[in-house]
Amino acid sequence: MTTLLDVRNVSKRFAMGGVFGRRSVDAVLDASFSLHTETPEIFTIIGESGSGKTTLARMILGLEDPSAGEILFRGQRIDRRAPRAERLEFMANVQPVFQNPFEAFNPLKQIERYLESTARRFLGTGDRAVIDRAMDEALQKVGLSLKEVRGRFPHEMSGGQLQRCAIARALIPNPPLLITDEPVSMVDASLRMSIVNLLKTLRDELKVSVIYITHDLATAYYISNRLIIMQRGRIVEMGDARTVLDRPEHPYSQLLKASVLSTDDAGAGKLDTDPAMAERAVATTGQAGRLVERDDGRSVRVYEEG
Ligand SMILES: Nc1ncnc2c1ncn2[C@@H]1O[C@H](COP(=O)(O)OP(=O)(O)OP(=O)(O)O)[C@@H](O)[C@H]1O
Repeated sequence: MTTLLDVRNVSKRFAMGGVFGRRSVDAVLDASFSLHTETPEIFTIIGESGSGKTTLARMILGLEDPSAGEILFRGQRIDRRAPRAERLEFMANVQPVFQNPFEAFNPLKQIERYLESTARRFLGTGDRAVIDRAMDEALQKVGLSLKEVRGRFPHEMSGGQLQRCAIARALIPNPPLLITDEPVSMVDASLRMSIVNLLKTLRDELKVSVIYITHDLATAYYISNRLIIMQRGRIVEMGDARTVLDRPEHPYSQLLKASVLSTDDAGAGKLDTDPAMAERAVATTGQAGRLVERDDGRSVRVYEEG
């Protein structure tokens, strides 16, 4: 199998504070996983706020350098300081979709201007007809068309439609990999599933791999092939999404699953998570341990012989 993306023992430490009282934050600690070209998949990164998801994504996008380890895309090290042509080629292959489509688009600029500048940049042409065709094709892939979008400003669209436009923009260079950071959390609940289903279609029909960053276990369960669960910078559990989420093994994964509010529990007034479970999860925070592979293919971080 050919490796599309190889994250090898990657860590990121941020220095904080001034000359006095210098502190550091280990946003990501020794993360490793890989995606393969032949098996496009939705690979999910789950974790609570501050667990290091966005930092990991930013390193994969080449926006942040790892403090240790390396990330390879198609065997080439991702390098922020690579020559411009190399950077552009990488950027065409690994495209981001951010959380808030209303922030991604300037309210005073027509949406098609964004699509147009992306097309000009990555297709290397100023030919109107070619650009229009590329924009329309990308919009069709997300269930829209250039006719529907032409002349419209961001506020004239719903959050769901605008997120579709952001995804269309990302698809213009035909990337094999999309990095989507909480792509549905700012979209109205009623429109969320249509975006989630769109990611599925991109995987199944266009063979695009998607790194899906979320703290929503329900959508993760629904669309992911594999996932990693991160706790304070460390991967604590990794494997097939259903295997892990049906029976999470790490205390933090168990706590995440138990914290999902079910209507049955809410109806019965049971809104607290089991304090013993929360205590077990807290006890593992910040501990190194080691990842151990289980018979069912998942890896779990253990702290004693496991
Ligand atoms: N540029 C930075 N400088 C200093 N610390 C940072 C920086 N970026 C992230 N951090 C810290 O690294 C840790 C991980 O942050 P990160 O944003 O990656 O987490 P996250 O899981 O994506 O959280 P969220 O879901 O809230 O976006 C946090 O403690 C954060 O404060």
